[in-house]
Amino acid sequence: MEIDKAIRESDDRRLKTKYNNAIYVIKRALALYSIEEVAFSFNGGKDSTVLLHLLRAGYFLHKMEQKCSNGGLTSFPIRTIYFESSAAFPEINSFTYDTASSYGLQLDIISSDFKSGLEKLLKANPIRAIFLGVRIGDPTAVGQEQFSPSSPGWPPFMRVNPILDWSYRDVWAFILTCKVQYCSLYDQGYTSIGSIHDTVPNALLSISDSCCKEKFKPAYLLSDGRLERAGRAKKFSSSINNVGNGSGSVDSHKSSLLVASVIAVGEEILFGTVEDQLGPSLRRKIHSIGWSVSQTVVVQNDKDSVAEEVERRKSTNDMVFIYGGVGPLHSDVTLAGVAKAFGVRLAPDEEFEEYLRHLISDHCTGDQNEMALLPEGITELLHHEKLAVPLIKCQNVIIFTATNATELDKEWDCLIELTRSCGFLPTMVPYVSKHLQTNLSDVETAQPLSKLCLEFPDLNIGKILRFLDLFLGSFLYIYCLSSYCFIVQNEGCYRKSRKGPLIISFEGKVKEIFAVF
Ligand SMILES: Cc1cc2nc3c(=O)[nH]c(=O)nc-3n(C[C@H](O)[C@H](O)[C@H](O)COP(=O)(O)O)c2cc1C
Ligand SMILES: Nc1ncnc2c1ncn2[C@@H]1O[C@H](COP(=O)(O)OP(=O)(O)OP(=O)(O)O)[C@@H](O)[C@H]1O
Ligand SMILES: [Mg+2]
Repeated sequence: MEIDKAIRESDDRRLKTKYNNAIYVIKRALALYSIEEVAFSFNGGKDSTVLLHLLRAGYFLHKMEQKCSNGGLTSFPIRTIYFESSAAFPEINSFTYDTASSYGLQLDIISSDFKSGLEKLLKANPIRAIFLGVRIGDPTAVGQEQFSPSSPGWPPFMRVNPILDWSYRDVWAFILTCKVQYCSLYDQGYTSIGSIHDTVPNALLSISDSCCKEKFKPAYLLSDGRLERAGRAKKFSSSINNVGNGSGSVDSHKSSLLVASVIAVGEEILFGTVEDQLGPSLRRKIHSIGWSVSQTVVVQNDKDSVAEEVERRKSTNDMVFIYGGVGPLHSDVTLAGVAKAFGVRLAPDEEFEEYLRHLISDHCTGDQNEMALLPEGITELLHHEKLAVPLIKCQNVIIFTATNATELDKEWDCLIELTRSCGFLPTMVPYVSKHLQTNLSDVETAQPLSKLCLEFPDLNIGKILRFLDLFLGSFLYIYCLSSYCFIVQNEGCYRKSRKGPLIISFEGKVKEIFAVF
């Protein structure tokens, strides 16, 4: 069979591994289900085109193993279903029909939506498993395995995803190595194809030519496969601009307050055996861009502890910053904890692996593959030329890989620079502070301070957040709620010693309040 031969003759070891794994899944599925019980969901897209050829090869190899093949593949008896839509590109339709006739596919054309179409199909046929060209990174792949039962509310069948772990690059390596036909749209800059209403060529493949019509390079030249959906209109607002807890995006907060919390992972910090250099510096940095830090916690190197803390913080904060516990050691559980907090699994990220390969180079032991596992479907890599490894952002959680203050400075500066172009960490109105020094006692100070709050009728004392005995003395934060917008006033009083003067510091964002001092 020509596909099998092309792969065996290729010297692309990665492609061989991917191919062998996919063929293994197909053969197991064909051993589990009879040929009448399986179907192939084909739509002319690149992923389902790859799957078509894998299925033909897998079916042939399965037959060979059963010793009932005459040595060639004359027919392909797997029922093929195509959900046709009036919004499909004509090129997709014609490629689907032409391919079906070239390979003798029994094409069932379904005109209703996926769910009711499948309900009807399954009522009329004994289908128990459907092959799909879903890949990790597709929005619909989240939570799926190579064998995944259909979701609740859908008719019961097994979704079989033989190319789930294939990357964009793997798909094109297969198509080009095996020299199989693909839909012509992929030569016109389309990299992932939905409907005519939501798909345009990928701007990253644009060849600027001021005088003529815009031209595009072919899809296989897209260097960063993670951007394959850049030509697809987003159904949800971009996660890049969406920090926070679902209660609102940065935009809705812009005029008000953004709150972050900091999580440090590491027993050495928790037990005080190592001084935490990063925490105080990070909190100062967050504060310096006008954000408020609501909480800072230290957790042990334990996946569940990290997950619990991240889960709690991500829903009550606009952004969560986490550091420590990132690397190849058994105690490096931060990414696993973040994945668990979001209810997703860790999946290999080819691009991150590439960075690690450059970084580790000769010292490669295979561990870099473990390190390249990132939370599936929610991870964005934030690249900056000054960083050897990109920053990792999982929705509103940013993971720093820094191990000391200098590295953190660098990562932070890059993050702020990137923010200017992407806006995911907006710089807020900075805090303004005033300090008063008094020799009055605590008791004498308490009353005028309370009066001061009363004198501003539009301010309510929300809650006293913290009353801590720090090394400097007592520190009091008061959150005030204005009737117009939510502002923060940090009113701190501290002593350098029990005997010395009391320093009262007022901090906030509304300048008028400071006019009284
Ligand atoms: C054969 C087949 C089976 C599907 N099974 C499920 C399913 O079990 N659960 C589900 O939520 N969606 C299922 N879907 C829908 C897909 O997850 C997804 O919504 C669909 O491919 C549309 O993708 P798009 O929005 O990118 O066009 C299925 C689709 C097809 C074609
Ligand atoms: N209209 C459809 N009819 C039949 N199967 C479909 C349809 N839409 C999606 N599928 C199934 O879902 C899989 C994933 O769809 P997806 O759009 O991600 O991939 P693709 O269309 O093969 O490639 P591309 O990402 O380039 O569009 C397809 O490979 C196919 O198995
Ligand atoms: Mg598609």
